[in-house]
Amino acid sequence: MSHHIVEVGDLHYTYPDGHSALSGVSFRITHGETVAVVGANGAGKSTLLLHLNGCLVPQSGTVRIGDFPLTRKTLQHVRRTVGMVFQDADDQLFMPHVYDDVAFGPLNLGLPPEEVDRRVTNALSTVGALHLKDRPPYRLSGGEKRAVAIASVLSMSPDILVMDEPTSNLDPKSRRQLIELLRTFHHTVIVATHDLDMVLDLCSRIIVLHRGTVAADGPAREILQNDELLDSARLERPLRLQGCPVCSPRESGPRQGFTPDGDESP
Ligand SMILES: Nc1ncnc2c1ncn2[C@@H]1O[C@H](COP(=O)(O)OP(=O)(O)OP(=O)(O)O)[C@@H](O)[C@H]1O
Repeated sequence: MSHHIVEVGDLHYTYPDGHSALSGVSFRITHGETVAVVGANGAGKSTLLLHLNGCLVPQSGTVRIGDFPLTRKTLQHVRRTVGMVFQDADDQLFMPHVYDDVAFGPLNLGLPPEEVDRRVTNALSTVGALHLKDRPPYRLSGGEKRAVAIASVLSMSPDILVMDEPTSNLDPKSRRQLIELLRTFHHTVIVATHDLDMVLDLCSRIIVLHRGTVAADGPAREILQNDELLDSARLERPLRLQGCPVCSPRESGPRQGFTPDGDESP
């Protein structure tokens, strides 16, 4: 499944005002991995994620999505492969009604109306937001907007799901539902987050960004117990690894999904 590989090589990015946000980031994510990108505020997580679906194009270095290097020419293909949930749901929702926002992508793919309707209904049901379908997105609460933004990506059936702070603004039940949903997604998932308890639940691997560089890249459990590393990246152990007597017994562990090929994911 090389077409689901995400490969970033020596990626640099400097914003137009001269601020350097990424200074030589490299990693390779294979099909079916669930990877967290963590780091302090301003570490470069969003800037990195914006490169993964071509919202930003490399100034220096490479981004490869499956068989294609990301260039202006391959943008359309990359955006069809990578579904991106933005940090701010308002960046994603622009239609007069929720239904139209979730239908927008499938309609653009040229799918027949019945298939579009099926996808919209499925995606909204999956995030528990079907009851919002006739509401204007700008009148929704922050959590409702986020659920709809996620549905608008799921309706495209992406092979690679990239999410920037997916649990922010979600109430505990919606957060739990999202984690359960992501555990059943059998392709590649990349999440940038400060929610390290979610990481512990969901991700087998963590990439730690620090001031635009990769400070660590390895198994989630190892990284989440490395206090020195966490401290240097301004992070803290998730509550469940702090010896919390209330939450420790509920510990479950990262997603153990199966790829469509039947291989167990790492
Ligand atoms: N449009 C911009 N113009 C100039 N600098 C920017 C811009 N967007 C981000 N930056 C800077 O780039 C750096 C990386 O920002 P980025 O948003 O990628 O960090 P982050 O890790 O996602 O942070 P957070 O956890 O706060 O969301 C920061 O120092 C930020 O100030």
